[in-house]
Amino acid sequence: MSHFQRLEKALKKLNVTVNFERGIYRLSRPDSEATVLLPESLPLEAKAVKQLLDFAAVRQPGHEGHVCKACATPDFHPGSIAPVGSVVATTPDLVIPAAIGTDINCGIRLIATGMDQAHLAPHADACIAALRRCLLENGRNVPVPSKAFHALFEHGPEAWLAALQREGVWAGADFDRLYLEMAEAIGLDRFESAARHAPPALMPEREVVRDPQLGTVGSGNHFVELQVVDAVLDRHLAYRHGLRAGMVMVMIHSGSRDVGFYVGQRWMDRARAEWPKAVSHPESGLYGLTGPLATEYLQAMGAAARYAWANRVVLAELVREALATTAGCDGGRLIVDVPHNVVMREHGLNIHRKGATPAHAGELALIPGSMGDASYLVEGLGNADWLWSCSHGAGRRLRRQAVRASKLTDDAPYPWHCVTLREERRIEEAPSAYKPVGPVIEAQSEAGLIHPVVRLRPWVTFKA
Ligand SMILES: Nc1nc2c(ncn2[C@@H]2O[C@H](COP(=O)(O)O)[C@@H](O)[C@H]2O)c(=O)[nH]1
Ligand SMILES: [Mn+2]
Ligand SMILES: [Mn+2]
Repeated sequence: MSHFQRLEKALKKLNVTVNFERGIYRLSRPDSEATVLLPESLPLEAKAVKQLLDFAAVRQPGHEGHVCKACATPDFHPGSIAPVGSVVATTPDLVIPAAIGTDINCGIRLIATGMDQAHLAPHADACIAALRRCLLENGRNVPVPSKAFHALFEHGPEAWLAALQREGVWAGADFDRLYLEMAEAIGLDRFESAARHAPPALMPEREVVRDPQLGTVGSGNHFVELQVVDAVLDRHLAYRHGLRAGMVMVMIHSGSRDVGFYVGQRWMDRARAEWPKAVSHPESGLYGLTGPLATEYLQAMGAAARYAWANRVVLAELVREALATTAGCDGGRLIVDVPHNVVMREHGLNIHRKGATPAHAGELALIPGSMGDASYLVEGLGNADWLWSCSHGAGRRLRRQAVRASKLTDDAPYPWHCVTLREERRIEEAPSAYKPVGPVIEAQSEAGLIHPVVRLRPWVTFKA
């Protein structure tokens, strides 16, 4: 039996009909429909299909808000509640907290060091030791005065940076650059206008933030990676962004840590609690929010998202400091910082992305592969059929449990190298646990979602 026949059989049991043509799965169930962009060579799991169709079917009793469209990019695979690689558009009066999960504004930041690998290589050992200390061994020095913390939640990133300056934190940092870079990231902030400030009551209590995880990578799939520009795929765009073959780049993948978890979990619980008593609960266990509660959720989500941006800004500062002291690298330049777990107001809709990246026309996006595969800087083409999105990575092929059982490793003498304090990470995060990124990029280029700019090869990956 072919893979497609097996899938068709599994989906039939779920009452789902499937049609596959030219890399696109069209899926329908009596209560919902969705499309998935996925090349034939990559697996499609029935569990992920069910999760996506469950989201597409969310309705709020007595309310007109509804899902307008649900689709998925080639990194599609099952997630906890929402599938990874999914994009769900709802009318502006409906939000579904579970559709983006708890790592609000998990995202990826790319920095160009300006240095070539040949120049950095003699300093590599010192550089790796310094990065290991600050990223993995808790050797970071990131004081987080609570005044700055609350300024970030209530008034936004500029107030956060101003409070840091007032409190004398990071006296040596280049604050002008930090303001600019934060503004650049927030330029992507297409939150509904009410979501720009969060009243204190919506945010975590002081005890949750007493030992803040600001400036920490997070475990598992999150990473900080030194990469090298391996191939320039669009000369003009690469030149415009100051990139050339051989240049060392820093890719940071991290999210909103304990703050996002608090906000995401609290609002998923709240959405469930608000379900009308007289109506039986949906079998999927998925709940939306409407009216003032939806606005409050968006406010809290916006503040958690700003926390994630601040987290990636702090991580980038730590890396810059390590590169400057060990290799004399001055500054480094932000190329782009893209979110992949967030609700944004775009084209008059609430676009929920879980493990998917905005890819509007002319916007840069990032598609990492794995610690042993290429990553790509791409330009979005603004494809409305795919809700102005692209994949946020290659996507997992094997779940952690399955990888542990299969004992995949990266022990061979590869040109890339993983630095971690937990040996199990090498197995769980082995490149073969992920889909090959090549077909993921090709499928999206052919379908008109993205245009690749440069290909990056991994050099040293730090995983907590
Ligand atoms: N370049 C690297 N890419 C990696 C690594 N580990 C995972 N990945 C890719 O990133 C996305 C992130 O997925 P998320 O669902 O955890 O947000 C994943 O799909 C992989 O393709 C790595 O160490 N280096
Ligand atoms: Mn994350
Ligand atoms: Mn992520």
